[in-house]
Amino acid sequence: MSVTIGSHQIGGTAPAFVIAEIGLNHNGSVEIAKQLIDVAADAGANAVKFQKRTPEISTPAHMRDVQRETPWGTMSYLEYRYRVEFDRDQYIEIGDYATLRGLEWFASPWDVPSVDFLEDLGVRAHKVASASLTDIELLEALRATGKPVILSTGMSTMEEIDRAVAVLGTDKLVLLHATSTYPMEPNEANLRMIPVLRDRFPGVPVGYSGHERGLQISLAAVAMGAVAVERHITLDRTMWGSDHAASLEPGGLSTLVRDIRIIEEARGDGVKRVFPGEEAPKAKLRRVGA
Ligand SMILES: C=C(OP(=O)(O)O)C(=O)O
Repeated sequence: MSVTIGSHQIGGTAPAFVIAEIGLNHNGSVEIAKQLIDVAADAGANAVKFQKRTPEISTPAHMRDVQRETPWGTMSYLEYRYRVEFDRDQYIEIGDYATLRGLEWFASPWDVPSVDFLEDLGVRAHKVASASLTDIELLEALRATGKPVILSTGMSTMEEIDRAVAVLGTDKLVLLHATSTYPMEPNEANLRMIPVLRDRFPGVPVGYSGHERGLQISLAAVAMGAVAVERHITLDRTMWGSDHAASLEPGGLSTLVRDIRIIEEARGDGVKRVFPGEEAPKAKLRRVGA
């Protein structure tokens, strides 16, 4: 089964859907967001993704007053959350720019008003961050939109995933295996969860959302059949902000997309055949009658 987002199929025999997660790596700047959209388009990614919050709802109570050093001075975590949110006009500007560059764009809403905000902008899909997988009110609001939903499964138990899938339904659902450590070490990748999720939710396309350094683990996920890959992107890994270090820079994203396409071609169809290119070596090397 596959899920359609705009002109893209996710799942079945379609090429892996590559999502460049801008998240908050624009640091509140529309100009940086546009540069990151350029990076995603130039690399051949299929979509860019943002994170949309209503800070007074989505910021956990115990985090709100925590003081934080930021490029804009010392401020509470709540103030920082406001500082990096885009308003409606800014979303229209970056959404239009993504469309102009041939990319799908969508976001992970972190609370119900953010679902309404994104719906009003006419997004074609929604993403659920791993942190929101147990937010049943949010999942119900997303189900009610009737749009495709991409659900990340980091920091979750299988029972929690079962509950989330039951709320969202399976007809327009894409699951992403994820481990929510930043950056993620290889021993926590557990890529064998990709076939496990595929078997547990038959017909639901399963992809991978990565927070590791480098490319190997995301590429291995594609070799294991991931139908979508999401990676954070940044202009520069040393920029200020919590997600930059576990993000790909422009060259890394280009290499990722290039190598994903090579791996997809190399996976083949599993039907044993003698390829035309093998005929000459066969004639030369195989003893007749052996
Ligand atoms: C944090 C997010 O996703 P993930 O859990 O896949 O990293 C997100 O989509 O905002």
